[in-house]
Amino acid sequence: MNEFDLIRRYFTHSTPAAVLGVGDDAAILRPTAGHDLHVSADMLVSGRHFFADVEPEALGHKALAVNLSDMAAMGATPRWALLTLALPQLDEAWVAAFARGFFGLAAAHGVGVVGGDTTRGPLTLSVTIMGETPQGQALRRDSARSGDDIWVSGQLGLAAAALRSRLGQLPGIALPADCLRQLERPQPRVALGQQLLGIAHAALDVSDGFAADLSHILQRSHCGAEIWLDALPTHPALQPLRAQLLPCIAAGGDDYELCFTAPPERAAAVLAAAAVAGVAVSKVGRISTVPGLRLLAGDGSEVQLERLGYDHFA
Ligand SMILES: Nc1ncnc2c1ncn2[C@@H]1O[C@H](COP(=O)(O)OP(=O)(O)O)[C@@H](O)[C@H]1O
Ligand SMILES: Cc1ncc(C[n+]2csc(CCOP(=O)(O)OP(=O)(O)O)c2C)c(N)n1
Ligand SMILES: [Mg+2]
Repeated sequence: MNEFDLIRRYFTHSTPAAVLGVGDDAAILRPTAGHDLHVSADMLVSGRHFFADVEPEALGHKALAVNLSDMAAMGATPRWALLTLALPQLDEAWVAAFARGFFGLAAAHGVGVVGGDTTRGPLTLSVTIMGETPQGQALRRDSARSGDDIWVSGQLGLAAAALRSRLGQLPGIALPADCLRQLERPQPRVALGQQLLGIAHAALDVSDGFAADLSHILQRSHCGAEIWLDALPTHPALQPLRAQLLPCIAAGGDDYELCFTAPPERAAAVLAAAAVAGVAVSKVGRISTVPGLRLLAGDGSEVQLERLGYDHFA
């Protein structure tokens, strides 16, 4: 099998939503009239974003999931993706499983894989994703307003706990299987993002860590926030370990949940949107005019974390 057999066999699927998909020098796409086009890229590097021995099907899922999560964060409907791969060797069983995970999730979200690139090299996966929102409707990072409630979807800290456990940093702690599942197969909150259009003021997805990512909203919206640490949602089985796992919950990363702000009078609309999307949401703090992020313990005292989130170069 050569490079082109590999592409034809595993990476060429029909793409009815594209004018022209895989097989030419470029794909041809026709965005929906009256919509804005969203484009985002995220890369996964072996040893940095995943362990080299991870199940290839899970890796295929995650490579697309983290990109779908960026579309979810904008409230966009994901439509097309490009898949760029560097593979150390041609291991057909590995590629077949990877493609199953990737294209399975793509099909579930109606995303057409319209192209990419394949080369030999250190195992690296890069996805470019494109999606749409009705013109001017997108959820951005720069639109939070003083007085907004701060919400987060799902549960935080599971993936970070699974990572630390795998690294031997949580001796004597048996984690629920949901933690490893969250690390390896995150579920992007695409439906929630779409439901929040017209309700949320600002949004982003939590990839580096809740505190670090919320700080991006604060910077771009020129405001501050207080967060009630006890309100940050996590897995029931991790509740007794909350104090020990606070760095995972508040700043761990790999959550791929949505953090968003909305005016208090839209709280019922937020809960209704979450119910339609089938995702739990928790109110965890408030946007204020006082600059900076204040993390508050149950007794109202301010907590300082050693790190707010993951940083590739820190
Ligand atoms: N090498 C790059 N060249 C141009 N823009 C980049 C590059 N790396 C990141 N960006 C941009 O910087 C912003 C922040 O990136 P990042 O923190 O990776 O966002 P996210 O967490 O949503 O993936 C995004 O708008 C992204 O497109
Ligand atoms: C083997 C391994 N080491 C470390 C991590 C933790 N980790 C790596 S990158 C990252 C943050 C998210 O990655 P990034 O490239 O910053 O994604 P983006 O914010 O651009 O979406 C985390 C928490 C991991 N998942 N796997
Ligand atoms: Mg990125």
